[in-house]
Amino acid sequence: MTPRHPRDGDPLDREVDEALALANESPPQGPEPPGTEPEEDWADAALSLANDRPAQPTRERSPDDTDGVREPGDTDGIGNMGNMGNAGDIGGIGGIPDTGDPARTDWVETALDLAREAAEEPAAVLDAQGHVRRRPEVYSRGRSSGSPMSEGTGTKSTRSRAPAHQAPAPPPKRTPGASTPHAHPSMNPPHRSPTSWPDARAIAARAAVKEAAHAAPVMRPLSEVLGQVLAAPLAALTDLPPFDTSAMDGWALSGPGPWRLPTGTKDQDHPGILAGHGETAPLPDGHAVRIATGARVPPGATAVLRSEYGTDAGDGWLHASPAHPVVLGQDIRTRGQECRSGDQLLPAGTLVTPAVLGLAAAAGYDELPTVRRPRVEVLVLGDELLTEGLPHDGRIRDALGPMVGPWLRALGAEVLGTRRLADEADAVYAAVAESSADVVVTTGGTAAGPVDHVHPTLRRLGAELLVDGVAVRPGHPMLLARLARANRENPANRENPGNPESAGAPESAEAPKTAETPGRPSRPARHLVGLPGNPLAAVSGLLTLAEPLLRTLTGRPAPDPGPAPLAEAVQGHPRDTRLVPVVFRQDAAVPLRFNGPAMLRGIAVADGLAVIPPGGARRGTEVDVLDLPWSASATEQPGHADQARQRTDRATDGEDISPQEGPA
Ligand SMILES: Nc1nc2c(c(=O)[nH]1)N[C@H]1C(S)=C(S)[C@@H](COP(=O)(O)OP(=O)(O)OC[C@H]3O[C@@H](n4cnc5c(N)ncnc54)[C@H](O)[C@@H]3O)O[C@H]1N2
Ligand code: MOO
Repeated sequence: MTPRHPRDGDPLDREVDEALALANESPPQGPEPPGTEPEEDWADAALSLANDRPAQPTRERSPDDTDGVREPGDTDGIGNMGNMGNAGDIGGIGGIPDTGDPARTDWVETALDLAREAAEEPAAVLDAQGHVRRRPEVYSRGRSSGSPMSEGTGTKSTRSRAPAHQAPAPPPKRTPGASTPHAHPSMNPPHRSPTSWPDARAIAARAAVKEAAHAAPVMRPLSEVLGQVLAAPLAALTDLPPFDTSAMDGWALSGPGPWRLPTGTKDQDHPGILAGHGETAPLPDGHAVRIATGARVPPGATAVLRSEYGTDAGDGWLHASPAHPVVLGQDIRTRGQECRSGDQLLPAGTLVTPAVLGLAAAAGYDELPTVRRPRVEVLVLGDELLTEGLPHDGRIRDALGPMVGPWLRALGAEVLGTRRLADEADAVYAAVAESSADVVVTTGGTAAGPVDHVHPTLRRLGAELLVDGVAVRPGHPMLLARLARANRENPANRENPGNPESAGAPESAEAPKTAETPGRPSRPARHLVGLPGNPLAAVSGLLTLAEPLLRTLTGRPAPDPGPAPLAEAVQGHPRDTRLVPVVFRQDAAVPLRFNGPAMLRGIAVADGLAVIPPGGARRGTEVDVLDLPWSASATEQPGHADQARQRTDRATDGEDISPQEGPA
């Protein structure tokens, strides 16, 4: 559903995005298109444009290179691109050789896109530190000599390179909503000014505080509460151990030795006291009796002698080995050593791990009070999506349907289901309006394209947009909205009559409103998280908005991302935070290369997402690394990266996890 209409975003954003994508995406696989150079050159050329540094051409181009095939270096091609504003159509015009390789075409398009933007607008450049500089001169549409990606000879025909000493220009002022008007009547209004990434997370964490407070705890059997959160402190229902027990197989002793063994039976035939039996007869002073680990120690016993430290000579007497003199109380676990009945073992808010289940059982629990899991419904938007088989006819596999539900479950949600919806306004509207979920998570359709129905739906529902775009890459169109809970009985909750977009809405669709009725107790709201369609952008939305929102609703403690030094420099966005998949190696975070917005290859092997501040981060800079919900550290409290590092060292040995490439 990416718009096929003139771009309306900030040109600086577009150029920087593309440059970053190029810097980090993999070289495309597949056959070389005719007349092209090795793929590194394409990236280099495009990056040169973005960074305003000369590319390293791999072959000389003569000024009269008129082979008619537009190549990434052909500036004349740029002049022939037809509708320069129509980025969506660019791949289909201008004589790009059809290689049959979509990846390759992408690269061509992107490089040309950069060149086109440079030609059209006062573009920005990144300096070596990743800071933005306004480029004083830009590509012309005219033909240049030499490698068009390099500094050529023409005055206006080549990109001039900003001198290294040039002071960075102040970032361009952004007026909310002041971008170029949309050319297509069906397109959505532009995003308001994006929320900063830290603010977006804070807003998401606070958004459902009231709903969380309203949710009553649920008692559930131990077998059903793994991964949930304790709604109340766990107090011991018993002493632990509940009675004095033997810590070893051996003999229970009373007083100093030697000790008389039970008479009438040979000691080796005497089973002694076994675990799982009630109280036994008192042990008189100077006597010993065989005892098993975990068995209840008889009254009067003063120590336990391990079987390997004592000798039964067969004469009815037990002797301790001289090397192991008996100490009072040895190898007896006394009652209440671990806790007394009523002691608080764990606070409310503890994540129920397997170990917590074990402790709760030991402490006498059959069921636990847990925070009610928020019910989440996933709505996957996009007519282009296939649920099986290989991509064909411009359609691609739905990567988010299989991913988002399990991801949300790992964050503690109860996922009611994942529905795939057609790109139809009414279908999206009805699905959101009628959902009984506490949180609706949509994928795709967040942008301003003609079939991007999330914003219009929210307007029809009178939703309150808490976050409408975040200054983060990838994922900037993500959003968070508050919706009133669907109330079929209340006609006042019908669609907003003043909203022209409500016209034509299905009669049956209830339209909850967020406005609270005076004098009535407010009902808990629902929330909608709109994840962008690009798969890594959706992951960014999961970690930026869904995780904090669900953390509040599930009562989980805030994760402690903790810093890790970057193994390599990472290029930054000039204004926005970047989230970059990383693996831990030798305690450092190694950025992964496949981190483009449409790529999952990096995140699939990642230990976490490094938070790269605007402007980028040098090698060795300590950056926060967000845990993934299934990482070992994420299930511990407070979670942290040490385990993840160790786990990754094991898990990635021998695997091809290419570190990020490209300039930083
Ligand atoms: N004019 C502008 N266009 C776009 C902007 C912008 O700022 N101005 N931002 C771009 C960015 S960044 C993103 S991210 C996307 C977000 O768009 P949507 O949320 O509306 O997502 P779609 O257009 O539906 O899809 C985008 C992309 O992702 C693919 N996709 C969608 N769903 C899935 C899925 N379930 N599995 C796999 N792939 C999916 C879809 O085919 C598109 O390729 O908007 C940009 N446009
Ligand atoms: O840059 Mo978009 O937000 O692909 O992710």
